[in-house]
Amino acid sequence: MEEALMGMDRIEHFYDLKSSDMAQGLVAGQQLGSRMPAPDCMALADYMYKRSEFGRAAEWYRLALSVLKKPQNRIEFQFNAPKREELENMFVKSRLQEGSVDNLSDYLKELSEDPETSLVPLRPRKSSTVIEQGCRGKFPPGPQLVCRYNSTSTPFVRIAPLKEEEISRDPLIWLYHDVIYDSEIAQLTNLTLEEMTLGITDNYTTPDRVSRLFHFKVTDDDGGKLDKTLVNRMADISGLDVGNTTSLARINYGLGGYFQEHSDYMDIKLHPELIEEGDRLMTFLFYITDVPVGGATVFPAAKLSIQPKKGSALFWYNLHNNGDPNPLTRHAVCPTIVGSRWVLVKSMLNYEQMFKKPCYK
Ligand SMILES: O=C(O)CCC(=O)C(=O)O
Ligand SMILES: [Fe+2]
Repeated sequence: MEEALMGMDRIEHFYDLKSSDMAQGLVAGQQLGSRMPAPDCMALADYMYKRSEFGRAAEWYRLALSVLKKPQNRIEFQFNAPKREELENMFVKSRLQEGSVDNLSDYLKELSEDPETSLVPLRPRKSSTVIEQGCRGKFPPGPQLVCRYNSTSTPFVRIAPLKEEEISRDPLIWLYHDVIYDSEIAQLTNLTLEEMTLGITDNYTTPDRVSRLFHFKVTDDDGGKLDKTLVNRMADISGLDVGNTTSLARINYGLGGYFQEHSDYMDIKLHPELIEEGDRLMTFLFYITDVPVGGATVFPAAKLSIQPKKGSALFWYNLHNNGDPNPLTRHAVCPTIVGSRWVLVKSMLNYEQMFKKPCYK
């Protein structure tokens, strides 16, 4: 429950959704089939109140009230229904936490106003981050690069040309379409939660509490036969030595699951232990599910946003030709709104490529 609330909270905040739209199932321009009943609105309001997000909590208490006034058609919601007075109290308490007792009558008036009209913020709102803008589809259109059939980069693509889409030239990023079969994907997604580990990367909620975002499983290349096939495919597509030093990760993002901004390189200057194998030169990311709403991979500094498409793969260079990290490759994953987002990720190390990509060409 806590995780679901965290996900919903993150979705509202990240995509700057109007709470009344969200309660009615209107998210990021798409009308979903479900609406939030009063107990869910209240649970979200309580969650926000506990996190001292009083303005947003007040919106949700008022929404819970308005939903409560509508005829309830599901019997369990009638039993679970929050008390009207409790919601009114919590609304006023939330407003008072940010406002002043002198304005109490105004807050009481707000209580009976239409919840579609947003409340007047009593504290200045934080401006949005570049990642949030990217997730909201606000990046300007990218450069007009080329799409082509690549039949020259490796012997493999001579018989199976790649549908290659150039995404960016700095950093170097390509998107390959239809490079993993549905039959392979069907075998891959059958992992259970018990087999996976919780991804812990984020301290978005409170500085001292680390929140959970996604589940992942890491396999060595000698893992499943299929894993090996896919790793070989990465080699065939990239022409590089995919090697077996780095692992292949399968990652699942559920409701609101996201990955904060990070780089895949570690920076050899800060990690001298990388001196033998080198830093992570490239990253290969297979999208193995469609994500109907949300879940883009964004590169905030390069102002790029890529929507997952089942069967496609994103491939980029994390390092410059001289081996220095390219900070433009820092990236993040937007919260998933609808669907279960699955990807396969593997990085390749720099010095493993010495015969494939000599002299940093
Ligand atoms: O899921 C994605 O789009 C990217 C995952 C990622 O950045 C990583 O695993 O390092
Ligand atoms: Fe990454």
